Amino acid sequence: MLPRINFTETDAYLSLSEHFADIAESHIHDLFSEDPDRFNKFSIHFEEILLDYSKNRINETTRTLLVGLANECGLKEAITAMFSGEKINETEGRQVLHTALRNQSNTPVMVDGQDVMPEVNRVLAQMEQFSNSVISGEWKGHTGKQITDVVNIGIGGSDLGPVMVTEALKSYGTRLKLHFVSNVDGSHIAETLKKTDPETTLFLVASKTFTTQETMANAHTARNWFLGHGAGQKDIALHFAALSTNEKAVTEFGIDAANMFGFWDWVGGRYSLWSAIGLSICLAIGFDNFKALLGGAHAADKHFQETSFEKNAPVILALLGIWYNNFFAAESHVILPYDQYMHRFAAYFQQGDMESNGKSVDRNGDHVTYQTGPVIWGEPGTNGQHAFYQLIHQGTKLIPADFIAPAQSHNPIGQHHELLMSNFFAQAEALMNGKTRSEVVDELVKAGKSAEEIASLAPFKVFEGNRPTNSILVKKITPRTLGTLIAFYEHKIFVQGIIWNIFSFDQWGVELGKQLANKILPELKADGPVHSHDNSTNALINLYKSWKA
Ligand SMILES: O=P(O)(O)OC[C@H]1O[C@H](O)[C@H](O)[C@@H](O)[C@@H]1O
Repeated sequence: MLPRINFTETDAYLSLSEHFADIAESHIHDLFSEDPDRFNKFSIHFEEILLDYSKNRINETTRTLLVGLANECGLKEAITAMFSGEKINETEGRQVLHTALRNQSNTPVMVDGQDVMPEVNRVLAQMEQFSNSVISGEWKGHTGKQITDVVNIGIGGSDLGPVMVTEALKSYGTRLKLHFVSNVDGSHIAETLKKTDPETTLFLVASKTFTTQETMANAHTARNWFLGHGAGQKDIALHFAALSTNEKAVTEFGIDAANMFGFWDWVGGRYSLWSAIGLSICLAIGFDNFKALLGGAHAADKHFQETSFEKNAPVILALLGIWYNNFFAAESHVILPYDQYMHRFAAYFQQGDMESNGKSVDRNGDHVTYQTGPVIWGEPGTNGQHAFYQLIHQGTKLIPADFIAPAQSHNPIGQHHELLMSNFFAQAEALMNGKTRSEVVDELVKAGKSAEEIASLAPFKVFEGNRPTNSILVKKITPRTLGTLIAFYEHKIFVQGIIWNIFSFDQWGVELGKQLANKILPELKADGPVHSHDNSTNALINLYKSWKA
């Protein structure tokens, strides 16, 4: 059982509250002037990844106190509990073992007295064999042609991870063209089917439960489309595979159990890209690259388990997040990859982080008296710069930011990468230093402005700075470095959940909307107006009914 500690009642929290008053007054650029060794003290090198967290509103005391907080909240024990297969997802009575899926050391991982590694390895071998045969063209469609297109049908954790990874690693692509259909909006599948040929398309129905409304609707539409284009029932076996924990529902749908890639209820949906849900990744980049992705994540797991908290990248990322969320009252956290291929990275962690830590009841079942998970958002640089950076630089909200960039581009064309990287370095520097009034005045004088113009313009051109950032510099985005990065962020979420005393691995909050949608669906189909809801909902439904085609 995980500890039940209200972190706001710990000694460390009290000390941090006192310490906060000092730090709140200091400016990051002064902290640099005071300490020439600041970068070394506040950065972590891990393989080909550097986490520079020196541009934060912290000093050594802050870090010591934050680490003390983690210790008082039982983080060490909680990490052991997760990796050793305790049922830390208590509200669902499940273990949390996505780390076993990438456990390349192959040490036994016990679930209810049984080592799960042989099963994990069996499914991996099945994925390897299948993806190799589809990629090589040995696997043929029902008319004897090679598969050219793969459509992954899934949503949430059965979509976001595969989309993010296949995009991030596009330059490792095999000959197969990947498509992802998630939205129940018929436009999503309709537009995808327009681009594919039923003779050469493979559908992966990706759903842990195999009951998710959106996925089942899209899977049925795909099957009808396939059968409606000259294929017979028996051909389904060559064009449909299922990635799921629910064998019964898979076979009822008509997919042969031989084409089912299984996983287990100790894999949370938003942590499932490492499981059979990653089959689309294997097809997109080849099994060896998928394995390298797992290897990178496994290396991060070992780092997380074995490194002291001061030097532990995910722990530090988590503690900084707590510092801003619970002391500086920051409401959001922005993730800014300076890598076009990583354009879905922030979207992926919107689910990863917000579905995990968007909770307001603690592990005792009591309402929390403090803030939990922040709003996660972000877009790739430099696009974000021309959209929302204004608010980060000069708005009233404190928005801690993670800047992520590769030193080597997969497309070293002209000076593009240097242009990109100059922005990456400049933004974090500008957010920290800002621009003082006297610097602004100097600039305006040089530009030949009159004293009057200077007085009226200067206030708008001042940047307070002191905006905290982490810079994550990666040598190159490879399957291994990406695997490590993802696992770092996963463990960050875990650490924060432990300190906030919440359950990070359930998601009851997504249920209510689903329940109500199921109640409303028959009302939309029935004749006549509805009266069963509030005024607003009745009026909306009735107008919809009068307008619908
Ligand atoms: O994989 P599935 O069972 O279809 O679930 C897909 C998604 O469904 C819900 O939205 C859950 O909140 C998500 O965590 C999950 O990833």
